[in-house]
Amino acid sequence: MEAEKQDDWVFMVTARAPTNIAVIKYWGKRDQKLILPINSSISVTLNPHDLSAITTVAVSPSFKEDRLWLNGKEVSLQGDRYQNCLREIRSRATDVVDTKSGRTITKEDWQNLHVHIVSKNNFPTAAGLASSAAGFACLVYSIAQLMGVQERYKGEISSIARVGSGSACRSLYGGFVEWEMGEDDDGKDSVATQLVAETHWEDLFVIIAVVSSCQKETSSTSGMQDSVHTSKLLHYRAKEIVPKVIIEMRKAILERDFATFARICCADSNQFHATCLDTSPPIFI
Ligand SMILES: Nc1ncnc2c1ncn2[C@@H]1O[C@H](COP(=O)(O)OP(=O)(O)OP(=O)(O)O)[C@@H](O)[C@H]1O
Ligand SMILES: C[C@@](O)(CCOP(=O)(O)OP(=O)(O)O)CC(=O)O
Repeated sequence: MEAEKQDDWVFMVTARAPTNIAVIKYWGKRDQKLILPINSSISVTLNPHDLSAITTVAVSPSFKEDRLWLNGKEVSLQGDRYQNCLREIRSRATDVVDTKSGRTITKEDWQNLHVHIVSKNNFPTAAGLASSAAGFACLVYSIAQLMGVQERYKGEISSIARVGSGSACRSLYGGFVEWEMGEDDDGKDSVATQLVAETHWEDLFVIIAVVSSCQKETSSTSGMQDSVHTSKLLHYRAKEIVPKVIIEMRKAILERDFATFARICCADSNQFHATCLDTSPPIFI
């Protein structure tokens, strides 16, 4: 009985993370396991009150395994992406004091405790609206908060979200965000940084028209790898075009130059669609 009582506690954290829309697109990986891209990208983070994921993560000695419920249904956490995120966060856990109960959960305790994660998206999942970006950013952020993870270098938590889904690293910050592709093999320098805060361009509004909430035929993950293997245009874009337009886009954002911003954004989106058509077999998005 006494042992049962000692196990009878739960400690939890809730977080909300918005989705983001790329204005210079990420498409293609140079390392699939670490999710390292072939080009840098820039996105705008939406207002968390519009399109977002809300995640509650709880820990208790009575939990026998890590579990996830997504939009009311239990889903497997066994996939590499979830396992890689959990492992990276656990390895950075620190001593945490639950201020309500005064209980300390030590760095060592976290290695044996299990989490239950409940998440809900307030917009269609896996339908092309970057649910994986909001979902993994939220999951990583909330577990990192729970386990008292402190960044040892700027963007470290974004690099953990990145191993869940590339675009998720950009959802850790508001405003305009750049995901630098980086050069290191271990991905340490492939992190997101905020270019400007959400207050920088307050009269810029994003209108999202949901034309279909059905699950997509081609996932971004498999589609972009097909492009890497078959589209020469994609490699030309990544090497020759993106490095230049990233500089122009940063400037347009800093100067709130809407005409230039819109021109580059539309051209990049069209070019992304062109690489999809240049893929074999072609991807129709
Ligand atoms: N709130 C969430 N919590 C945890 N995982 C999530 C969450 N939302 C989505 N996911 C994961 O992301 C997957 C969907 O990612 P996918 O890339 O297929 O679609 P998308 O991100 O909505 O679309 P796109 O990448 O084209 O914008 C889900 O199957 C699930 O594994
Ligand atoms: C077209 C995109 O939205 C593709 C996003 O792809 P994901 O980030 O969903 O892919 P994975 O890293 O394999 O999870 C462009 C972008 O957001 O930059």
